[in-house]
Amino acid sequence: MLLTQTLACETVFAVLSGQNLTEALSTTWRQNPNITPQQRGAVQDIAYGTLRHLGLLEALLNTLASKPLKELELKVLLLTTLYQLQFTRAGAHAVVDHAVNVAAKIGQGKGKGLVNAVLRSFLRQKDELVAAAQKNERAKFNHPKWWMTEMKNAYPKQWQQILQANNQHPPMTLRVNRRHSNAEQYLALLSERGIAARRLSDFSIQLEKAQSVDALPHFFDGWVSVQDWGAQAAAHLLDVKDGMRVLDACAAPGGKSGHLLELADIALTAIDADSGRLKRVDDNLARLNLRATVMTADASNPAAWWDGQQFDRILADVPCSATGVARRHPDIKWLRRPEDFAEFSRQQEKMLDQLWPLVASGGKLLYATCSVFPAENRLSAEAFARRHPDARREALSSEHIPADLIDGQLLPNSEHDGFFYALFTKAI
Ligand SMILES: C[S@@+](CC[C@H](N)C(=O)[O-])C[C@H]1O[C@@H](n2cnc3c(N)ncnc32)[C@H](O)[C@@H]1O
Repeated sequence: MLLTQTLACETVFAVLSGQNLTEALSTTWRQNPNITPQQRGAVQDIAYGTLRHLGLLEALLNTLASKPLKELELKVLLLTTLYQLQFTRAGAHAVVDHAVNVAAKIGQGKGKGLVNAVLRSFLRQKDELVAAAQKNERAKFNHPKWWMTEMKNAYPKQWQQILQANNQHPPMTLRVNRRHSNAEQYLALLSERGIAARRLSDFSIQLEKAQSVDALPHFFDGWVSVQDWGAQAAAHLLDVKDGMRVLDACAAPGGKSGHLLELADIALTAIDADSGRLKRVDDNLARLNLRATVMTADASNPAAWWDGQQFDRILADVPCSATGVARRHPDIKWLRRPEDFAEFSRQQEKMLDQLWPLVASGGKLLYATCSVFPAENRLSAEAFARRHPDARREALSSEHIPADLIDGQLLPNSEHDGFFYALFTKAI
């Protein structure tokens, strides 16, 4: 337990100093190659959990400490320990003793008494303190104030549901490869292995509990892929047919490239600006036994790589704020800044404008984000339509996608993450 608590502290410290959680965890794993899978799981749980509930934990700490803590290390130690005391079954006394021992090593041990006092005081009046803290919206919903204000303005009826969904553990969803089976047949295979799951659509299954992919029948033969149901909508909406030329303009790690290739025999070009991430497209397609032309390229500069032949379909799954998948990356809630949105919109606008000439007459471009902020989604799509009179925005429909897709926006809930889609057809 000592090691896992220490590593979790280091990871959360890195995030609160500005690093994203995925990178912070990679550093932790690289520097500690000998930890067991159980220890890894425990570090992940504390790091994710602390960031998921950071608003509440900070409010508790503010009440318990008589003055704001200057040492970030000490603050992180208390936040991660409060997380364990409030949300896990770890033995309270062992957790507190360890925190006090760690405090002895921070800043010449000056905070040791404070850590001891704060944690024991929390244990004495836990329920009252949590109830009082939750009167504050930041603590109750665990999001920064500016994010909550945006959600209230954009979704006056659903904002609470969105924020609450962001604080849940994400569902694990499978996309069934229709070249091998369908949801019903694959559910039978899961059931034989004692894995509880339910059907979301003809080719989509939600597992009751997250599983290692090693446990999934025929996973390594490409029968299923792990992909959120909301993300699965992209390939269905693009409506690819045999023989089409298709561009996946922001392809890595290849979730949607694989899906497009499962749906029809297409000539797919999959590009991404990040060559490291692009390697994962190759790995994914190899597992699915599917082929594409995969290359490192900048979607906002086709002049550097395009051969001049237009595409029937383009998927522009652009870089975005990822605010629709905050429950998978709880660090996003605390690392994003309101000013980031203007930069994402500018980048997306440039990419869409540069890609549009590559669409053949009568062809389609799907603009996709995993964001719930209208600045990137609805407003960007409307601005794109105004700039391109030859682009007709299509109604979105498919029997395979979540029924709550409204005006292109999916809000996160127990079945899927938050996504936005806008489909444009080029005039003939
Ligand atoms: C949302 S992710 C794509 C996810 C992918 N479509 C999937 O389903 O697995 C966005 C991707 O855009 C890539 N990207 C960012 N800027 C780019 C650019 N200028 N040209 C091409 N790809 C870019 C990022 O490297 C990242 O992999």
